[in-house]
Amino acid sequence: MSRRFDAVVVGAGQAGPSLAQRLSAAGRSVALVERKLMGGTCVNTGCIPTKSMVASAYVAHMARRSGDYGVSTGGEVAVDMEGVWKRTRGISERSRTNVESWVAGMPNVTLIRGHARFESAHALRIGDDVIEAGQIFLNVGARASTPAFPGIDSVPYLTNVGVMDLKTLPRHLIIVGGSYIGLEFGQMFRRFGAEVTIVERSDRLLPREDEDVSAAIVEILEREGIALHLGAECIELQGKAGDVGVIARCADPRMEIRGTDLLLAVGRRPNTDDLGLDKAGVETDEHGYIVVDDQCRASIEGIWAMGDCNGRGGFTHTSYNDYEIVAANVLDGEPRKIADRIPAYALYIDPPLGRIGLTEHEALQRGYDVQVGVRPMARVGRAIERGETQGFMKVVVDAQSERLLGAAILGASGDEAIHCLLDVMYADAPYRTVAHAVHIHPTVSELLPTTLQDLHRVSARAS
Ligand SMILES: Cc1cc2nc3c(=O)[nH]c(=O)nc-3n(C[C@H](O)[C@H](O)[C@H](O)COP(=O)(O)OP(=O)(O)OC[C@H]3O[C@@H](n4cnc5c(N)ncnc54)[C@H](O)[C@@H]3O)c2cc1C
Ligand SMILES: NC(=O)c1ccc[n+]([C@@H]2O[C@H](COP(=O)([O-])OP(=O)(O)OC[C@H]3O[C@@H](n4cnc5c(N)ncnc54)[C@H](O)[C@@H]3O)[C@@H](O)[C@H]2O)c1
Repeated sequence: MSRRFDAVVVGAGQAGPSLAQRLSAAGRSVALVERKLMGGTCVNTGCIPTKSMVASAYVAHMARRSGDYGVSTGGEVAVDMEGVWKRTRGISERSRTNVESWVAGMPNVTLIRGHARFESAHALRIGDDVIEAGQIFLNVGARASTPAFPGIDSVPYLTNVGVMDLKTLPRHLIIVGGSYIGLEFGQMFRRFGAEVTIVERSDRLLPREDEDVSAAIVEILEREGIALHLGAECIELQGKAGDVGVIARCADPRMEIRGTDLLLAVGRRPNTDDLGLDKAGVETDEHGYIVVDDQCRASIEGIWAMGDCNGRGGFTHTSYNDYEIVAANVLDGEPRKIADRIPAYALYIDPPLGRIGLTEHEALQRGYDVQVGVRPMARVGRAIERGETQGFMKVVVDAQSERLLGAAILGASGDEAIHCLLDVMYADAPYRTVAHAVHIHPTVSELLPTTLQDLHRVSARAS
């Protein structure tokens, strides 16, 4: 039997439910289709549970450092992994329940549980049901990529989903991939008490960041006893449960690491291979991302793609912003677009890395007349008082337009402090607006004006 709606939203991640609400408030009948957990990745297996685990790891770390602050915890610090798991699941489940009751309360919205697949450009099948609509909004997200490493079929491994379900501590966790997921889980499991080895293909961690940022992160992680193996190409997996091996055959010298557990953190792939996109004629790129224009419209009239599945973001805030862009265009006649978004993200190791705009390297490559200001966190009063002086802040300015091009704050509260620079970029104001601002003492942000008052020119050769 076929049912007709004004609009169908596939996926209840970061964009879908908000869009369903806006469409419903505009009086449209909406079907929201979700095959698994309401709230999608961020709520269930992404940001919310990882940042909850990061919080537990931080407490363990600070408890071990308590003596530095003149505080005694009266003995050895022990981490109860089941306790960590319970706290994390509780936070994540409350968040999911909130999404569920929010959606249940939306007038004109029918929640359909199941996997949606296109039958044609305006019809989707969910089990025995077919639903049709003139407007279809895809918010299907992505999942961990598991490349065809030799041995992958016989060696047990974890992805972001399984690793956050562990209720006992791995003795030695090997992580393949030294980017967001690898580094966040790597540091947290080290702080929980596991031996941790990170194996990364590139010759440095976070290869998209400036070299000074990568180098400072290496220092932070190695200081905590995390083993790093970079330049690890041609990965092969060996072993069985409790005894796993990762071999990098083309590395020089050849690497072989043995551990008890294995986490693959080598990127994500969009959930577009099982959507029947060919039946709708929707174009995807070579990685499976749905090709969209600057307003999230797919190649077929009446179909939009938002969030991780369109390859234009990869973060919770970019998925939510895609929803805002679509709602503005479809419902408000406001031509908002992805190109107006300034790249911004944080890496939640401790201390965190807050990042906006261009790196120094990117700015030079694009031919800007680049000025840079750098200040080590060891010269930031608030960081000294907190006893958290690792890292640095760095601003990148265009000397000609006097606009901020980007910034990195690797240091205490870097994920928060970066926003005073981000908002100046959105305001398109000269960097001197911040350089002359009076910030509150004692804060990490207080040193941003000082850093902007001490710029020096850099050339491509020096980068
Ligand atoms: C470990 C980890 C940590 C992260 N930490 C952060 C962070 O700190 N900050 C940050 O900004 N981002 C973080 N991210 C990324 C962030 O989680 C994602 O970018 C975000 O959740 C993507 O949201 P989305 O709306 O695009 O898709 P999702 O949230 O993945 O939602 C897609 C939904 O669609 C459903 N679905 C898929 N196919 C179908 C179908 N055919 N039929 C019906 N339903 C379907 C899925 O079940 C899912 O519920 C993290 C990711 C991971 C894995
Ligand atoms: N704090 C955050 O905002 C946050 C946290 C976690 C995840 N995320 C999102 O999830 C996405 C996925 O994260 P991720 O860390 O899995 O992926 P990623 O794409 O950011 O990085 C993958 C890493 O694995 C390495 N790699 C790839 N293939 C390899 C191979 N064959 N052998 C060895 N190393 C290899 C890459 O060089 C890279 O460093 C991120 O891009 C981001 O969008 C965000």
